[in-house]
Amino acid sequence: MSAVMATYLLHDETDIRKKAEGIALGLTIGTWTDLPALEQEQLRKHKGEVVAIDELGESERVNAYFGKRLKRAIVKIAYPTVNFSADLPALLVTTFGKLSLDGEVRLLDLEFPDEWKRQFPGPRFGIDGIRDRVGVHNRPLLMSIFKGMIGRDLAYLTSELKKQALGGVDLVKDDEILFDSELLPFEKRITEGKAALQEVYEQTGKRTLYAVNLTGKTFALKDKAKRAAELGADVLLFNVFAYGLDVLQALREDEEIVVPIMAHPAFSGAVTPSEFYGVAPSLWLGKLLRLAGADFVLFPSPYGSVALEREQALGIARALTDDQEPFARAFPVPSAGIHPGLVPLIIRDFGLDTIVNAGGGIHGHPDGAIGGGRAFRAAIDAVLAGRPLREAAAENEALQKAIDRWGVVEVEA
Ligand SMILES: CSCCC(=O)C(=O)COP(=O)(O)O
Ligand SMILES: [Mg+2]
Repeated sequence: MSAVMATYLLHDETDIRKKAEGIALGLTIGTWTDLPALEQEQLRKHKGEVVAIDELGESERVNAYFGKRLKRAIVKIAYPTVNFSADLPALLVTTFGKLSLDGEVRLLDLEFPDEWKRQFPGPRFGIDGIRDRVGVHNRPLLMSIFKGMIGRDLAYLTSELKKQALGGVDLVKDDEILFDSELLPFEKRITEGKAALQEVYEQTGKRTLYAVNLTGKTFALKDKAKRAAELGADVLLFNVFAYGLDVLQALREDEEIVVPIMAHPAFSGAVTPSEFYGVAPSLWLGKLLRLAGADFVLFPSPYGSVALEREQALGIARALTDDQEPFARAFPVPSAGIHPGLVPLIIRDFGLDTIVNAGGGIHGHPDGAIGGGRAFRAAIDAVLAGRPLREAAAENEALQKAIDRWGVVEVEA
């Protein structure tokens, strides 16, 4: 029988097996033991099954009403795929719809049968396709985030874009809080942004891509994205969790929108952080975003201002790049609070197939965005050459200034 396997962490004061059986039946056929044998036979292939229960003992957590310590367990339940259509809303409602409201239960993972998974697109470009587009194959990519654009005009945007590109970054992305305005209309950001980047290319020979924020009402997104594709947009930034995973998938699957999609984690903090509730980051920001078709995924790094635990951040990156999956690999982009002194840690933890991404760490450089980009590129080169950043900084003024400003975290070779 083809089934999706869901893994949950349960905290409950009652019998965990009883609770698990209640979930498996409640989210599939409702009742079982009371059914006549004939009906049991007819419904057997639809019945959810508790496949494993791993009791973890009592938690520190106490029931709010009765003051009793809660039991903890990891529970695996198999849901027959015959019960739901092959789309993400149906998957989520089956495995964690009403259940997400039913006490202290956290969805840790979903495992899919191969033939079911193959009904999803995965990234159109993935790491290899993006590397081809930027023409960089031998190092982590460097991305800069536009900061301070609200209230500015196109002349300011293009001049800031050029500075970031002159610093040597591979990509520049809109900040996720930049929406269309009279001063900065979507289409003009694409066309004038492209022209500015073309000028830098002619001057330096370095290509930089621009990820424009695709925003607006859900049902207008596809037309807007098609227009972006016609205008030659390099990348679409997308606040996927404000819209829904299925909207991302719809954009990915449209053959008139052949543009890489960069998923931003805005709003995912409403779902992932609790130890007791919500969805594990490796599933929410990793496996499901890749399944739905994101080419890049931003997520909080373990080091910065809005940090995720290291193991959780690594779990997201593994889910995006695991080569056992039948999908292209998506680029992990650990973000927030990144500065050049963290590059050794980023490369140690995430390897070469990652994107070093910074806003304040680029624009806050004493020499501005040009200095910021140069400092990051020098830091990446130093790590790849096996050199400590402090040593490389002695020959690179931009890196030295960055280290003086933010410090450095060297790691063992
Ligand atoms: C929490 S991951 C997204 C990071 C982000 O959107 C951002 O603007 C980071 O900016 P920073 O100045 O911290 O590099
Ligand atoms: Mg941002």
